[in-house]
Amino acid sequence: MIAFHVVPDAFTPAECQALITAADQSGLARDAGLVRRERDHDLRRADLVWVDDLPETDWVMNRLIDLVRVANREVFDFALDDFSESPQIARYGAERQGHFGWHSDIGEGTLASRRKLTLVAQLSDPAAYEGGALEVWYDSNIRTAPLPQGSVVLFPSFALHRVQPVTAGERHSLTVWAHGMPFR
Ligand SMILES: O=C(O)CCC(=O)C(=O)O
Ligand SMILES: [Fe+2]
Repeated sequence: MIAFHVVPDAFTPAECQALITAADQSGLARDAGLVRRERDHDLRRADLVWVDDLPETDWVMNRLIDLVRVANREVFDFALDDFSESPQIARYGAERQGHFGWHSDIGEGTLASRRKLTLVAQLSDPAAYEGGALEVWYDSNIRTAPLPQGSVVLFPSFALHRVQPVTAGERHSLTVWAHGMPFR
């Protein structure tokens, strides 16, 4: 089924904090605004770290696989094959109004065309930032992801979604995609 599915408390606050610290201290963050060799900052302003580049994060992928497996069995029933891309940790900072405009996660590339299910975890305590709401629009309603630290939302990767500008503090999120044969 096509849905916007919430899993509260998918990660503990301590796990979220550990991931934020690991990403921030890795020195690996790069600017996410890269679109067609230009940095399209109107679409996205965020810093990105690939979880696969961080040490000792096997537990993260195992947790994400479990979350996707259960949600897909109970809700979506999509034909999923694998996780072809590393999960990513994004940081949206108020210093440049970090945001991500309306977009679908399905694109033309060999990986992006196989994205079917998107999972986003709220890594930050909502007290750490203002703005930064994740909104998902796949039918006539726009739904907002719950804010609690460690909560997770899953939605079809074709659904339009955006992250509102962060106006104070910083918001971290963890995103992973499950892949399969392109929709047909
Ligand atoms: O950070 C978020 O809440 C959403 C991230 C996202 O949409 C993406 O990476 O494609
Ligand atoms: Fe997205």
